[in-house]
Amino acid sequence: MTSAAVLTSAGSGTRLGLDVPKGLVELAGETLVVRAARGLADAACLSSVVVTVPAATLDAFTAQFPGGVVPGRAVPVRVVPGGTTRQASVAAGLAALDDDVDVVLVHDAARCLTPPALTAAVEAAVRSGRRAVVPALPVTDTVKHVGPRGDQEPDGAEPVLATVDRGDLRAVQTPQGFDRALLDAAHRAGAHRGAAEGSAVSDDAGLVEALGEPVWVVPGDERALKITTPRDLAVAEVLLRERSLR
Ligand SMILES: Nc1ccn([C@@H]2O[C@H](COP(=O)(O)OP(=O)(O)OP(=O)(O)O)[C@@H](O)[C@H]2O)c(=O)n1
Ligand SMILES: C[C@](O)(CO)[C@H](O)COP(=O)(O)O
Repeated sequence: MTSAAVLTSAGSGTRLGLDVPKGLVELAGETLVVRAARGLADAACLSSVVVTVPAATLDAFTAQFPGGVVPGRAVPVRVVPGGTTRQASVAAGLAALDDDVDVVLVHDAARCLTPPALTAAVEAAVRSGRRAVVPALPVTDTVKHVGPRGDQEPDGAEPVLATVDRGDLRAVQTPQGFDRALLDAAHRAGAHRGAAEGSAVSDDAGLVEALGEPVWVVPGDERALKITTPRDLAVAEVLLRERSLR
């Protein structure tokens, strides 16, 4: 049995605001999707990677992986069309995994600077018997629960309902690791939610939680940031420069 990854890259990158899907955006001369796939390969625990991409740009993404492998690495890559939500894209990726895969890591191409050691730690935690594992960081801001914005508030202000105890909060990253049978069951049970953004889960662990199965948090890493906005891309460039100076 082996471990494999589903690398989600089927989003459009609307908030990044460029004229190509986010996975094809370059960071220091290399696309986010290739950087993310190489990071997974360098964890040295994965036998293959399934990349989910926008159907309209299947060829452009496939061309990122000449010979059907992660560039410079021997890890095989399969590029498949994703869905209209991240949840649906992951489901499409799971359907394309080889039969001998028993541990799955689900990763965002948008988190392309994730250190290989984090991927290896998540995979090892699943192999050690924890069937659903997410990396996460403590929340550092004070967090407020707000009520509905009153139409009568001309400045759009929202009323505060409560201050949440941040000591119990974690900001969750990827890769998230799962026993494959559990993740398949969770996606089957939650499939009806995946068609629309309003009902879809924002991470795979959410589907496992909905089954009532335990999910475990392990320490995340600041370098696993999600590139969402132009500012995030600029931060990623700084992180890369820092890395090359070391
Ligand atoms: N239908 C979708 C939507 C998102 N994703 C992937 O899920 C990850 C997290 O999504 P996000 O960062 O929000 O990316 P986008 O959906 O591309 O961003 P935006 O909402 O700004 O369009 C990304 O790697 C993205 O490609 C996906 O595979 N399929
Ligand atoms: C899966 C994820 O990266 C964990 O933080 C996140 O939930 C993805 O959310 P998005 O709204 O699709 O960016």
